[in-house]
Amino acid sequence: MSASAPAPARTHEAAISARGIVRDFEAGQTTIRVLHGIDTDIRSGEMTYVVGESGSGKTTLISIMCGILWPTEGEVRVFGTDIYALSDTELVNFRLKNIGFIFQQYNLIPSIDVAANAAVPLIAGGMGVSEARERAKALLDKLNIADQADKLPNQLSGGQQQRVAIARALVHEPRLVVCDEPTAALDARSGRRVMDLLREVAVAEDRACIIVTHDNRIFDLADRILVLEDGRVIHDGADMPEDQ
Ligand SMILES: Nc1ncnc2c1ncn2[C@@H]1O[C@H](COP(=O)(O)OP(=O)(O)OP(=O)(O)O)[C@@H](O)[C@H]1O
Repeated sequence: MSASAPAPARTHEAAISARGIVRDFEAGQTTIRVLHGIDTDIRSGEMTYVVGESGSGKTTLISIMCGILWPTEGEVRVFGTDIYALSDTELVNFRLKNIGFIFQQYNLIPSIDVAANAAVPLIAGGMGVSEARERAKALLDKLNIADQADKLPNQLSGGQQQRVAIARALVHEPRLVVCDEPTAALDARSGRRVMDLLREVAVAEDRACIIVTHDNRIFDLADRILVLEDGRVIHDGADMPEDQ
């Protein structure tokens, strides 16, 4: 490229493109519509928060966006793949390879040690146990808990267990990381540390991170905030709206 050639434009590819997302749940004889035709893109290179009052549909929306809950209507493309057009097996494999999940409950396996817990996605993807453990330990080291690698989860503090859950979500280097209330159980300092780590590992030009949160201590760390109300997006911007 010559010195005068223009630099390539920095584009934010849509990590997730959601179109016309409707979700109904059956409740006895009636049907409740929880999402009312949501159209939104989640961009690569950004940390996107989904916020809103309890019951507004946040968990339902991110579950649909990451291939664990079928929409009643609509289409979801994750890095260009129409995920609900895949077969069940293809979708499981797509999730395993491309998506890491962090939930408020750490869901660690109590009977295996920390390194094995963090290595689960690699082993599930076919990697040999010893190589998977080594890779998991490298990430545990980055998270400052390598010295806990041989312990069982219940020998760790809540914040340490959370870091193991983060290691497990990131160990296979998924392009998309989806977190539901990742800091709710943590004190302010640990919560910000978790967010720093997520940004370091999960946000890059070809990666994206979505976080559902009520935690206003971390709102300033978002690149973009979607506010849901009664199953509709009522705000989409870099900051929280003034009235929230
Ligand atoms: N499996 C289900 N069956 C019936 N109704 C459901 C089901 N899952 C969710 N809902 C309803 O859908 C609505 C949205 O729920 P959702 O969990 O997505 O909200 P949320 O914004 O994540 O809430 P919170 O902040 O309390 O976690 C709620 O009214 C909830 O009761």
